[in-house]
Amino acid sequence: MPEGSASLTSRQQWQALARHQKDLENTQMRELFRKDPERASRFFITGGGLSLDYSRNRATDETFGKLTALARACGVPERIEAMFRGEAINITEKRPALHVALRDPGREPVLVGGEDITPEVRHTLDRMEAFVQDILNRRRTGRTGKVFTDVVSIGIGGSFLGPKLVSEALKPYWHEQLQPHYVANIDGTHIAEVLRRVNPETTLFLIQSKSFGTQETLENSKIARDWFLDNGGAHADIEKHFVAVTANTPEAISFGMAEDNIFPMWGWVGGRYSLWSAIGLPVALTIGMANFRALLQGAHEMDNHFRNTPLEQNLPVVMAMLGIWYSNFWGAETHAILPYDHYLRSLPAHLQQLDMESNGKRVTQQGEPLTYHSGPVIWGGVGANGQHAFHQLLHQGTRLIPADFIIPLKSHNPVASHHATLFANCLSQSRALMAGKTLQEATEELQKEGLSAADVEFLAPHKVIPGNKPSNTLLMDKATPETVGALIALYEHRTFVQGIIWDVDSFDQWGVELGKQLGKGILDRLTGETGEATGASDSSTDNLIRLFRNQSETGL
Ligand SMILES: O=P(O)(O)OC[C@H]1O[C@](O)(CO)[C@@H](O)[C@@H]1O
Repeated sequence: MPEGSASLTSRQQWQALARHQKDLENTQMRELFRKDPERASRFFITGGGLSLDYSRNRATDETFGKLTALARACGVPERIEAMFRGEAINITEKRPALHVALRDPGREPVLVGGEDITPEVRHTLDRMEAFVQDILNRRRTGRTGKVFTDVVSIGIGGSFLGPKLVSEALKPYWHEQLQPHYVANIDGTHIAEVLRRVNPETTLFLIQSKSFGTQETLENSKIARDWFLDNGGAHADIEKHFVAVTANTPEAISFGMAEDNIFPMWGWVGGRYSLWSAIGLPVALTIGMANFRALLQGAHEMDNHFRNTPLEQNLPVVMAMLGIWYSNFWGAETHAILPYDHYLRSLPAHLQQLDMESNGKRVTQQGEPLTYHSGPVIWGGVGANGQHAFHQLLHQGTRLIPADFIIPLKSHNPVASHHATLFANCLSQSRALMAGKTLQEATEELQKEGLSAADVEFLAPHKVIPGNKPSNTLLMDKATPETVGALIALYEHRTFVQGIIWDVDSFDQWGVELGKQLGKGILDRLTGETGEATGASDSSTDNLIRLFRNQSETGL
């Protein structure tokens, strides 16, 4: 690690945790369970309609005492308050991060630059409601008077992942009328495939971009507009079929959007936290505004839990501090998100952006290089599919990978005994990760199968599963608008708390800018007259540009 500020690692609470880790190094979780029959009920908390079993962790009461002591020393309670009060916690961009205000139905003013933002939040929700009702009640139709059947949302990153996750997660609540589609990538296949499936007379396009300057979104929006015009639409009809959500109204207007068709976004909402704003419009259109408001309410319940619950019983704080424990004291480099619910299959992708864009940072808030690791690699996939793909590495690989299992108690689709089987799979995985299989158990198992002594001796080590692998189990009654809202808010706050501990700005993302800057110059070289470099380059880039330019000759 680079040299730099050592303030976090020199804290006595940090050093106490480092010593404590040494004490626990040889402790097996299955021993902790054996010695303490109450362990599961003691390490079980609820909040915002979710329950967390965190008993399967390399942790004792002492560990949690030490982790919360570190959280207090790092000012977690004060920073939580600062966020809710609207202080400029996004220090490099000098602005607040007020996604929590978007889902607060209360009347308490929240000031940004001396102005109360809550009336505009409410007004925007009311505008969304009127718009959604006009579409769903067929008062607003396409250019030929036909009812809208499809909504195509064009956006990327936070203007894509959250809405896509939620509309998939809440499929049982879909209004029959509208089919949602999402286009994000600048890969032409993405938009071509979607346009092939929809009818220009009955398709509504939502251009979703906080900045209205994102290349992928603008280029895809132009393709959609041209397709609309090439398929019978006139310029005057654009306002019937195109709506934008942006914080950059002038750019949206110069793109050709009617001002009435622009829903606002605000600088004080980060892209990856924007699902709760009008960026959630494709969700509201798909599930109806009442369900969208229920989603906000669920998130708000989690906000209340986060703000008002002591750190020891606080779901986001407990999960965040366990993440710190494994990343910084046990050397874990990744964290797996394992939803056991087909409807939540896009959760890992959304949490990847949320967490990795927020906490993938290398300097403290004051710009000092970190002397410890910040955000881990977030990855995952839906269970039980992952069991037949990557779980092998979780069980017997050489790396430590903490995992979150997420499962509803009830299914929307109680097909035969599928849900019990799915639940059994989920529990068997977390139990196997924790308990593992000893050499003695493996040996006895093989002996019972009647293998020769030589075969038993050879095979037994391959069948040993070390266990002691940590996991959390997050439960909800059912994936409803409320519980899905709470679940996403939980992870937002988990990310925030970890950023506080690491002393990074979790609300900026300067790292993604360099690629965008370089992309422009490279595009000019790929498509321009000569392909020659006008600025700094390297032989690999030059060579690959040459191959692209000569593609027809090389046949590549
Ligand atoms: O909504 P916009 O401004 O188009 O940005 C899309 C995404 O691009 C990013 O800025 C990263 O490039 C994300 O933070 C954001 O969610």
